[in-house]
Amino acid sequence: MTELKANQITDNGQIIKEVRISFTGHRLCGSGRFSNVYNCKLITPYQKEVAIKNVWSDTIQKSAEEYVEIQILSTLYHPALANLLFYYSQKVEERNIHCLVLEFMPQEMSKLREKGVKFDVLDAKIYTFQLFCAVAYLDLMKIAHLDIKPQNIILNVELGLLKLADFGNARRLNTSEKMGVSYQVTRFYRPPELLFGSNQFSSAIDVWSAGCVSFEFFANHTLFKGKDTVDQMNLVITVLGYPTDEDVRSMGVKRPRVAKKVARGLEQYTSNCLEGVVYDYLKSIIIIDPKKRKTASQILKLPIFDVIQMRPREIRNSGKPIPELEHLLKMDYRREDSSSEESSDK
Ligand SMILES: Nc1ncnc2c1ncn2[C@@H]1O[C@H](COP(=O)(O)OP(=O)(O)OP(=O)(O)O)[C@@H](O)[C@H]1O
Repeated sequence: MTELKANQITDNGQIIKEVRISFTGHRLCGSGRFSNVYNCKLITPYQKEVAIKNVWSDTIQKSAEEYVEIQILSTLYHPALANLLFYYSQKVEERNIHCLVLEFMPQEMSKLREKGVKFDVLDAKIYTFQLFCAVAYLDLMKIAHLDIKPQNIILNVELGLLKLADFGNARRLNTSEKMGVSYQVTRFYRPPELLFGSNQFSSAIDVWSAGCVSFEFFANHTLFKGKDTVDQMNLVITVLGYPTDEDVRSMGVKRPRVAKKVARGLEQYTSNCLEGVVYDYLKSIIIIDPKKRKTASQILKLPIFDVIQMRPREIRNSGKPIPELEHLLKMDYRREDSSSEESSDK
């Protein structure tokens, strides 16, 4: 059992108080370029299965409080996010590391896809709904995630629940910072405005990425699998056509230097493999002009998600009804709202 002092985030980040925490287990469940993530069992101050993410990039120069991922996560709380519960810093082998105690989910979308797991349409709809609840909440909080991709989508397949993880690239939208945004967002999920060189952040970036991720839930393959940036641009143009003058102005970019093509359209490009209602949904997202893309809260009202409200609730492949998800539309969750969940975990 490990025991130490940590900072607990309460009252939606308004109050950070020092507490003693203890946990057992240390199973590596994921890793990134500058992080290892462990699955542990929190014992005190309450019992809960957690993920502890140890990060070591920038940690010498920046205290935990100056670390952007901790700063941003401290201000957020929503059931469709891997919420930050506590954080602390440690010295390990001469390295200063920051440790984020996060809500845990047992599966990761990309690993399931690698194993050949196929999602059925009902599950694709319920996971997509939760992903867009997360994006709508971030939009409201003026935060852009900027790295929505299957590696950052964690799931509890048994319960049909999804959380968005990894706020390591997230940015506040109301800052004037502009630099280096073009190479944000992993290539397959990078929207046209970034591919064509825009340096502006907007919530529409996350909407595009979440749309591409959701396509993988529905079709079980990647929508735009470009070999490099130019190939990625070409794939987008194959489907949507060469950007119009209005698109170029709206994106704030120069005319892209790629071959002009006539749009094939999403249905033809994807061999008409999806239901009409899914194409209607995708076509409100897969749009070159970021200002014409629907916002996440508009997307949540589309007919594709009628199934979430339907009673009796539809039965998933597991034989259980789909989970109660309407409460995720509530956008003013408080950390205190989770106290019943914490006690039920005991
Ligand atoms: N809360 C969590 N619950 C379960 N698994 C998690 C959780 N957070 C992260 N993971 C797992 O750990 C992996 C790495 O975590 P994360 O993406 O946050 O690290 P990172 O260093 O920011 O990664 P990258 O270098 O790819 O940006 C994830 O892909 C996921 O598999």
